[in-house]
Amino acid sequence: MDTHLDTDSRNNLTELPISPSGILWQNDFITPDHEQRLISIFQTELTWPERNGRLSLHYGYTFDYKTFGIDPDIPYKEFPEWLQPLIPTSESRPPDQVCLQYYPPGAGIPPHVDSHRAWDQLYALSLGAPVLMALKKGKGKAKEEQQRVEIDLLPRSMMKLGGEVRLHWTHGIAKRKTDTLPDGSVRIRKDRWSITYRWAREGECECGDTELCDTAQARLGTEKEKRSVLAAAAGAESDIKSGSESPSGFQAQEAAEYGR
Ligand SMILES: O=C(O)CCC(=O)C(=O)O
Ligand SMILES: [Fe+2]
Repeated sequence: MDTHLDTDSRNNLTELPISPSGILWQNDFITPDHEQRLISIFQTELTWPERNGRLSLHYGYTFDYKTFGIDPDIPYKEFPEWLQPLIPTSESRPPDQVCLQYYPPGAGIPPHVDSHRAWDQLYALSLGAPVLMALKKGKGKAKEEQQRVEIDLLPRSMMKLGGEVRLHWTHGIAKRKTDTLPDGSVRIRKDRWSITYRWAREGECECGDTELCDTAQARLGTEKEKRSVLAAAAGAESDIKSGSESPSGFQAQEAAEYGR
């Protein structure tokens, strides 16, 4: 495969001039040709889980959907050849965990904040069809205090979620077949892939956000031991119905869907 990307072309993020702050963005992280070659690898060379909805494959350390951190039982997997030229070079080291996800039309990912305890920096590369991502703040608050911003995840764009948006806003993709754009036009969802890169946190998160930070919740003693996720995994209807919140601030049903 032609992988002639120089280091600079992988380190060209600039902050979007919008609120929330902390969204760093790079259009055309790769060329359309390169994107097509990747999609063909995804479609013909990789073995995906056999089920409907969003599908995930992991490289480096494996993401543990019970703890939302690194799965200690699964050995490190080297990054495959196709992935190597897609690794951002803007951090001081390569990511510890990389997740390739396939979203068939209609699939989404529930609003969530990636675990503060486990992870520091987060990046996502979008491939295939565009999709709207919803950023939200203040879920537990009165309607007028809730904030919601949509960003269009364009194919071949690299996004870093840092600072305010990474720590204090959730991100998610609604499960639906179309997206309505700001100009009112309706865009039909098509196949999308994303590559999420996560850097393990060194030291503890000090953000203190007791609504979204699992470290802040643990210090307060309010962390509910990922109860909703465990309950959902065990199929415990009553716990699911009670809607107990997971530490990352989303509910049992959503947690079960995130953990796929
Ligand atoms: O698909 C994306 O762009 C984002 C995925 C995501 O938020 C995650 O895997 O935690
Ligand atoms: Fe995420």
